[in-house]
Amino acid sequence: MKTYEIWKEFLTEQIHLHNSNEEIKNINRQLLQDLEECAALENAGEEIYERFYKDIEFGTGGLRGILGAGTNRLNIYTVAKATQGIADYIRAGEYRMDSPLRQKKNQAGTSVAISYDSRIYSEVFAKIAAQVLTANDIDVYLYEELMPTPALSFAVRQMDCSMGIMITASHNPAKYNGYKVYDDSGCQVTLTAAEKIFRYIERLDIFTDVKYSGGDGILNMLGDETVKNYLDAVQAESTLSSEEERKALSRLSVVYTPLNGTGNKPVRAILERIGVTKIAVVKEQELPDGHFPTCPYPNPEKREALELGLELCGRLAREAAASGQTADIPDILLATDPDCDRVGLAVCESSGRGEEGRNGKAKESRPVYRLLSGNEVGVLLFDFLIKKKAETGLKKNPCVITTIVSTRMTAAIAAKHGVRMILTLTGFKFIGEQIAFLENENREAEFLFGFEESYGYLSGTYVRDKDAVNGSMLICEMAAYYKEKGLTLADRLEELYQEYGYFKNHLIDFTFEGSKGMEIMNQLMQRFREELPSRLIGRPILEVADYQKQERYFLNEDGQPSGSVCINLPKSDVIEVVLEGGSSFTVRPSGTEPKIKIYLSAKGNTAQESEKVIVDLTEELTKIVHRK
Ligand SMILES: O=P(O)(O)OC[C@H]1O[C@H](O)[C@H](O)[C@@H](O)[C@@H]1O
Repeated sequence: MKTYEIWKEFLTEQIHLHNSNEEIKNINRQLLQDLEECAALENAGEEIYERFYKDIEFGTGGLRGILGAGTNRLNIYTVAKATQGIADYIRAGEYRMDSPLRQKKNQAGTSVAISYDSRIYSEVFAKIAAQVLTANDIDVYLYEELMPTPALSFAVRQMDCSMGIMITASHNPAKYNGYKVYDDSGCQVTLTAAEKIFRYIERLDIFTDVKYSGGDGILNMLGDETVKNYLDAVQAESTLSSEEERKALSRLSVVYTPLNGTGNKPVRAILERIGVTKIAVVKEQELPDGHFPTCPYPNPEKREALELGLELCGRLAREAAASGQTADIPDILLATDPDCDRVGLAVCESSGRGEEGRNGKAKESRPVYRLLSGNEVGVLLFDFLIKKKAETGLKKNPCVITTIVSTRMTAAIAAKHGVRMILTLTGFKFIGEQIAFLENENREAEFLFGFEESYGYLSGTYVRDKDAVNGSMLICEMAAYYKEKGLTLADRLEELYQEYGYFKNHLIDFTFEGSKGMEIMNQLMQRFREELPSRLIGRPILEVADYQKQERYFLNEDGQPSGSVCINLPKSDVIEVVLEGGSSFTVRPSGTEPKIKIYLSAKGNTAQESEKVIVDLTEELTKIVHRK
């Protein structure tokens, strides 16, 4: 309650300051109003507690929180305080010690690149961050307009910056915003750096310890040239090797939605560059809008996010069929999230063009679009890149990097083609970090592909975070390549399943908001650690990996321990359970949303067999979660 009063007093003072600008005054008015409204609520005590019981924390993707007044909320003050912490961390030279790069950059001074997405207050937060940094004698490179997360990673590398900041809450709902922090390799800071930065931030007083003016830092704007360089770097990863392949792209029909985020310009630009000419954009979701009016949860993992895109596909397909222009029926739908690091995909399974399907039967006449999961797109792209880059000799000693919660099918494909596989904890930052380790050994050219199940893909080392501009380009090239062979991406996926087995994955998640939610999630993790039955879906549990203890335990069929091995990854609150037959599930609290996530994985000889395991596991695990 005390902190609440201090905030109210401070905000009131700020509103009456003579020299502050109108925009900031207005923001202060809104924050004050927010606090007053909160005090008028029936559950005021609880609301106020939620806002002030802790400082907003660093999770999987930096700071992420609900917009509003309070220390546990995202607002100009929590952003400024975080930035002051980062400035102190930089000025103490810590960023050099924590850099994953062995060959330290020889920078003349210190500098930070900043970008922001279309979210509410993103631009304001970016400017505040720039102001605090320059006040602390740190130069800033700020994009002139909103730009995707991968473009920020690119700017850090291109401008030789000490660090980077991206203002975004990625795919979270509109009420959220966030703050991703990058190291000098262009990768999101990993555990040690994140912890240290948090300590630098924690010791500051939010109102008295932040510098807003008086420093020598220079504010530089990043414009067309940097954007062009970024797009050149993306395009350098194109798989096109002949004029025919380029022509094939002009025959591909694409529907695209940037979901009111940052993707609109760069994704369209890259598709145009590689030769995609038939591209229809979902009008309602074309322009940046942080309220996401047609899509409250702009996450391409969710079907609702693709709904308008699917509607447009259906409409264009019907119009094309009716006018006899069946070549214009959309082949694929792409959807990028607000900061354009994730891309979702739906493919036309049966186009209504009246052609025969692969099995010789005539395809349905109504166009049907199928949503592919992040794992499915990941294995398709991995297989495609092997074909285009590894098998052609363009990539020597290739390596793929993926995470412990992503599909096990990657291992099967990698083994068959002699591709080295590196497994990391959840989060693309760990994939980016591995690329830096390759770079330290002058082996970054070996990096073929990195992906995670949460719709993140990257080929190329020009950035160190997932890149939906790169992903969109590769998906189009792959779709056009198979289209010329008479296959849809769904057909190609089926071929892969037939070759490697039906690996099916499914994610179930359970939301628990606020401080109480945190407690429940801790209890649930405890339950999965200590109270699992010896059998699930009628199969004995044969392995339990506790990543917090960095140990994998083996059990015999009677549930008795039969040995263990160490897990060679940093500690993490993750439990993985493997059943007889190889099906498994992994439980962890999300680091970006108030959720427990359970990743299910099954491998069967037929799609039905795997799907049954997924359905049965979903049912049993849901019961365990809901058990009182
Ligand atoms: O499961 P979470 O901790 O919420 O993280 C899910 C994903 O969130 C963001 O998109 C990160 O950039 C990813 O690297 C991460 O995998």
